[in-house]
Amino acid sequence: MPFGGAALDLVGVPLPEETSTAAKQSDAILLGAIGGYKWDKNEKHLRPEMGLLNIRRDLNVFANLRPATVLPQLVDASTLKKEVAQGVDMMIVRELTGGIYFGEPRGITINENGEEVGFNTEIYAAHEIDRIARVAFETARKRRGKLCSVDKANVLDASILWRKRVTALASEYPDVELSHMYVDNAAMQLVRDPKQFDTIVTNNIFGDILSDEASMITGSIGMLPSASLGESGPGLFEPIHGSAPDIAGQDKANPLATILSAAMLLKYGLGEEKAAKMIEDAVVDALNKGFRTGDIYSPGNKLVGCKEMGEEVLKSVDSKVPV
Ligand SMILES: NC(=O)C1=CN([C@@H]2O[C@H](COP(=O)(O)OP(=O)(O)OC[C@H]3O[C@@H](n4cnc5c(N)ncnc54)[C@H](O)[C@@H]3O)[C@@H](O)[C@H]2O)C=CC1
Ligand SMILES: CC(C)CC(=O)C(=O)O
Ligand SMILES: [Mg+2]
Repeated sequence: MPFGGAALDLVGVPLPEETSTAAKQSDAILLGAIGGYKWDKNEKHLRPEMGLLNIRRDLNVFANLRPATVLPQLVDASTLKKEVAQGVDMMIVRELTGGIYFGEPRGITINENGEEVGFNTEIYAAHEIDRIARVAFETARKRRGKLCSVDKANVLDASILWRKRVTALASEYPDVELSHMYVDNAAMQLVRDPKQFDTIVTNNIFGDILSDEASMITGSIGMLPSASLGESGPGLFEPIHGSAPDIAGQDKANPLATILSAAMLLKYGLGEEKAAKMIEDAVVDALNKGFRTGDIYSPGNKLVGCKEMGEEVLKSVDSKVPV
């Protein structure tokens, strides 16, 4: 279904009614990254990004799971030293439908001195914090039992409430070890010693930023998939990266984040764990054979474009499908 810039060009809005209806009627949604220079100067409501925020809000997919794992094949592609990067395996649980990206009031106005001022509102209701914290505790429980809540409670009121609610819920999860960290320190700790993290829970904007940072530990933003889930209804599955307009049309983009998002769709959206594993294994196969797009290339491997990488993964999936 048309969405983002493609939809703007086709019908003049980033999230057409038919796309919204089809999404709501689906079992799960695979979403291609949106955005690009062409629409950057559009009015706010006519930007591809508004379509993205609106579809997330309409589907109420408040929990965005962003796994960041350093595959052994890609240790050399990490921006960090080998000994720091290898073995990193974390899950960032980002709140996705609240906070400063959605908070009202917002806008650009003229103040009493006649000067333009831009403003946004970081706002979280207790129930929004509780529901994302529960997802994070449950996630940590299924992983290594460690949850780090990232906020800015030394400065922001919304973060003070965030920390209070997360702390209060901890008694319901005695098997999960909860810690708290300020976001500035978290940004630093991620590149100092990423293996200290198992599950991270944080708000919309901090999760957006920290997950892009974490992607470089794994080698590239072109590697990281995500799942956006609500309490009911279809989930939304998309790479964490944007539309990479700087390399558009050059057959350079790494397709693996999107392919791995399809694997997350099968696992979290449809409960098809075997099929999901098949796709994940096919990605590993392609990497084991030495295929690398430019963003994850290291000497000794075979440099391929987006198309060839996709074809290699597909070949491997085909070889695994029982006849
Ligand atoms: N979920 C979405 O659809 C998102 C959309 N955007 C939109 O995308 C557009 C571009 O935003 P940027 O800030 O440049 O972020 P971006 O994630 O598109 O690109 C950042 C950098 O990473 C590289 N990159 C991204 N994906 C890659 C891939 N698969 N393989 C290799 N390299 C890759 C790009 O070439 C660029 O140098 C904007 O319009 C932005 O609003 C940004 C983030 C998320
Ligand atoms: C429009 C933005 C909120 C998209 C983004 O950067 C993201 O979700 O990672
Ligand atoms: Mg982002």
